Order: sequence, then structure tokens, then C-alpha cells
Amino acid sequence: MTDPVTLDGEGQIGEFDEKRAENAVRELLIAVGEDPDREGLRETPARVARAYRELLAGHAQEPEDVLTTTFDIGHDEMVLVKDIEIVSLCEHHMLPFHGVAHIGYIPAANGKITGLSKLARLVEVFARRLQVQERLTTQVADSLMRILEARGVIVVIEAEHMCMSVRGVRKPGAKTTTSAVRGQLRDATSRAEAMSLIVAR
Ligand SMILES: Nc1nc2c(ncn2[C@@H]2O[C@H](COP(=O)(O)OP(=O)(O)OP(=O)(O)O)[C@@H](O)[C@H]2O)c(=O)[nH]1
Ligand SMILES: [Zn+2]
Repeated sequence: MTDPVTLDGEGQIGEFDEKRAENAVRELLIAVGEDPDREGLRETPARVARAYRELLAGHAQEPEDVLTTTFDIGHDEMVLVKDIEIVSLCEHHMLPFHGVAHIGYIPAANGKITGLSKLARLVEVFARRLQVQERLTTQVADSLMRILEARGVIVVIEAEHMCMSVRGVRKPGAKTTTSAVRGQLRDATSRAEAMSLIVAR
């Protein structure tokens, strides 16, 4: 039998086994004292399995799959896309965390830039995996540096974790901010400038 969930460092895992996920949800329903065969729950294992397939679709994708369209328009100043809504699944509790990502980069010296929507698609690739917010942030930043050969990158993610709001410590509204800054944007002045654009409303 192949091992279906072997994580490597980049979060690539095996095929999503929908039947196995369904069986697991059925077991969970029994474990919490429910009758999985009652009318309202009959289709639930299949629905939940489909939901997880969707929420974890990024495990089957690579950043290269979405950072495809590149143009050379000779723009060499920062490009910043703000308030990209994200939903991810925390790997500790498998509960969602949701919020916004802000992504800025200084294009390569050869002026290679990508389509604006591709930045949002890139976040999706990594958000639709079992994650911690810090890793999500650094994976987006490192992919942009590597694939676009960007001269600098800043990624800031602000999110609320359901595992902190609906259970455990129960602090709804608490927001976590993470950032990853690479290349030329690490310079104090550039970093401050980028941050001021990100916080400006
Ligand atoms: N750094 C980091 N921590 C996270 C993230 N998502 C969830 N956590 C934390 O992971 C930790 C897991 O702690 P544990 O003590 O093993 O689990 P727990 O008993 O459920 O912890 P509580 O949430 O405090 O009840 C918790 O403190 C969560 O808040 C994340 O994206 N980044
Ligand atoms: Zn959690």
C-alpha cells in the first residue's frame, strides 16, 4: 500500500483518497454519538470529503502552475496587491483561519512581471493546504523570489484562527499578523515604505 500522506518540506502529499475520507467522517460521526445513517447525516460523509478535497486542493498544485503568464514591460518599481482574501486550514486543529494577504514585489532587473491575478492564485496554492500561517507567508514570498526572480518581496498576512475563536482560548476577533520580507525590501527604508503602503486605507 502506498503511503497517502507523506509530507515533504514543501507540503506535497499523495492523492486525495475520497472514499477513505468518507469512511473517516462516518467514524467520527459514530465517535461523537451520532447515527450516520439517519436522514440528515446520510450524505454528510461524502459532503465533508468533497469539502476537504476542495480546501486541500493546493497540495496537488505547484506555484509554477500559476505563475505562468509573465510580461516584460520594463517596470522596475514595486507592484503591490492588497487585501487578497484567504482561507486556509490550520494543521493543528484542521479548522479554518481566514483573513487577507498583501503581496508586493520589485520585479527582476529584466522587468519580468506577472499578471496581478496570478499573485492571488499563488496564495491559493499554498492556502489550500494544511498550514501554519508563518509557513504560508514564507512559501508565498520564497516562490515569488525564485520563480519571478524578483529583486524584493514583501508578504503580510492578517488572519483570524477559528481554533482560537470558537474553541480553546475562545478569543474571537484576535488577529495574527505574519510577514516575510526578502531581497531589496529588507532594506529599512524600502521596508518602511512598503509597510506604509500596506497599512494605508
Ligand atoms: N504559530 C502558529 N500557531 C498556530 C497556528 N494555528 C494554530 N496554532 C497554535 O497551535 C497551538 C497548538 O497547541 P497545543 O497545546 O498543541 O494544542 P491545544 O491544546 O489545542 O492548544 P489551545 O489552542 O491553546 O487549546 C495552539 O497554541 C494554536 O493557537 C499558526 O498558524 N501558527
Ligand atoms: Zn489551530
